[in-house]
Amino acid sequence: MFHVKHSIDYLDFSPESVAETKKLFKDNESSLVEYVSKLMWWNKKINLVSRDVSRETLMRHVEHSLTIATSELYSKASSIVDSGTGGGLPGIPLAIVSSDKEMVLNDIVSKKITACKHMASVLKLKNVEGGARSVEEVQPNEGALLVSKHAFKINDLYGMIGRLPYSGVILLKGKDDVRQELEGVKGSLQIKVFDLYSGFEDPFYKGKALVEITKKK
Ligand SMILES: C[S@@+](CC[C@H](N)C(=O)[O-])C[C@H]1O[C@@H](n2cnc3c(N)ncnc32)[C@H](O)[C@@H]1O
Repeated sequence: MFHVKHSIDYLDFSPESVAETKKLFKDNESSLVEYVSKLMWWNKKINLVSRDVSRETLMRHVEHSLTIATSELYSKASSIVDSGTGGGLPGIPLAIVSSDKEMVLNDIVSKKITACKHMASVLKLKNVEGGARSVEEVQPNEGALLVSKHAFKINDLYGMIGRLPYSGVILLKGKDDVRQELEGVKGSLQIKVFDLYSGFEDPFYKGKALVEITKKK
């Protein structure tokens, strides 16, 4: 049963946010391309993204990751935790475009964090830390923002982080999954679901959403 105590708004991802995402991508293109090269290198050794993924598709994943940087919740936070980061998505692209923010990359699989730390060091990113543990064991700074791409269902995630002092959560996930995933979530959440396809009008974004979650005051 969906708890009526949550509020959920479905919104378009605005043309301004699309333009901002594309500008961030363009302004940082050489570092982002270098990241993708390193990710492809590591992916031959350990499974970080699907086996035969092309460079072009990975660049789309990078652009997708950067949509988070247009959010007001993101701009207000100085410390970001990317949990379930895998090969560093969205955390490494975000660290590249936001050198003023501390980025903590977290994954339960330690070899993925080893790869992420190596990529961050080759890219000379001074704002990246990595921790191999489950999301509920991460100790965030007060007011940190948790971000994640295709790693958790909302109810599973809130079961693990509900008591931790995050200012909010931004998830990249399927637009149609949100309502069902609120089942069993304790407390009252305020949720905004931004339809990325409405903004980009590109088949890559079909069904994909940026989901902003905060606790109701
Ligand atoms: C589908 S992958 C997504 C990886 C990356 N975010 C991306 O978009 O390419 C999900 C990741 O979540 C990690 N994961 C699963 N459960 C976790 C947990 N409890 N805490 C931290 N990471 C977890 C997995 O090891 C995996 O790397």
